[in-house]
Amino acid sequence: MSRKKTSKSKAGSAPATSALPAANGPRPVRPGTARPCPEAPPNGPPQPGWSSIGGGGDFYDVAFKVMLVGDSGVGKTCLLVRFKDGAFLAGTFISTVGIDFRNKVVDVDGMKVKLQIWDTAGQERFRSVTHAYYRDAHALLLLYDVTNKASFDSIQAWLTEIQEHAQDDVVLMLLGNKVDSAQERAVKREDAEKLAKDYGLPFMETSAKTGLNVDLAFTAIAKELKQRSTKAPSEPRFRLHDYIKREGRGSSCCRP
Ligand SMILES: Nc1nc2c(ncn2[C@@H]2O[C@H](COP(=O)(O)OP(=O)(O)OP(=O)(O)O)[C@@H](O)[C@H]2O)c(=O)[nH]1
Ligand SMILES: [Mg+2]
Repeated sequence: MSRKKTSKSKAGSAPATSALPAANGPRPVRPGTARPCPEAPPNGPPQPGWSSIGGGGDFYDVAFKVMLVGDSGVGKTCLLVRFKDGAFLAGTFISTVGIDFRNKVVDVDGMKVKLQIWDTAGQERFRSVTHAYYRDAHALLLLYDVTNKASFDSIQAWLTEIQEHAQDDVVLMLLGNKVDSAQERAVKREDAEKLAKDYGLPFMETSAKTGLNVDLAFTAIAKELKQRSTKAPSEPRFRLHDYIKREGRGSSCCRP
């Protein structure tokens, strides 16, 4: 397989032809046919003025687009910074404006998988901007904040939005972030497990502050996408739910 070099340019999204089923009921994560990103993702119109912090010069075999979504303040940017740089952005909360991305290449069973991770703004006023970016996403990490009940209550609305705007074979994972703040917990893990089970979503609790399950979430996504794209018959089928259940710390996942 040829090796490609990561692009430093910022990209937008291309319209896709399919969307998730319109049904509002439980939606299983379907085994599908994820398509790797082309060398230069065919993203839509560039957004002048928005900072791009993507980049990296690592070689890769296959690339995928991953999006972080969820209410403002749940920790999407912090989760990405934790995964990319191993650091935590403590202190003043600076809400993301528009959309931005970072690249990270992870090794999955000897294959270099580039994740182009798009960090969306959770604020309602940017929703129309971020909608367009769903369409060529291969995976979505849907976050809520375990210390903020409202952010959990929004999950149903986010799922509806995903059904409307994302591809029907998108890989979806539910993450309850800020699990380090045990004293302030407002969402029981069991409630999130039930929601995840109802929708057939893999689920974990994470902490961008401590790093709990952060690498695991992205690695699991990379493994799932790589498996879908290569479909090597000799390889045992990768099972996302089983993987995070086995590897997760203080976490669980749910099957329908
Ligand atoms: N205790 C704790 N605080 C966190 C964690 N993740 C994020 N935070 C804090 O939560 C606040 C919001 O984090 P962001 O990552 O900026 O939130 P966001 O989801 O990107 O918000 P928008 O950009 O507005 O959509 C910041 O003050 C972070 O320091 C975590 O895992 N634990
Ligand atoms: Mg942000």
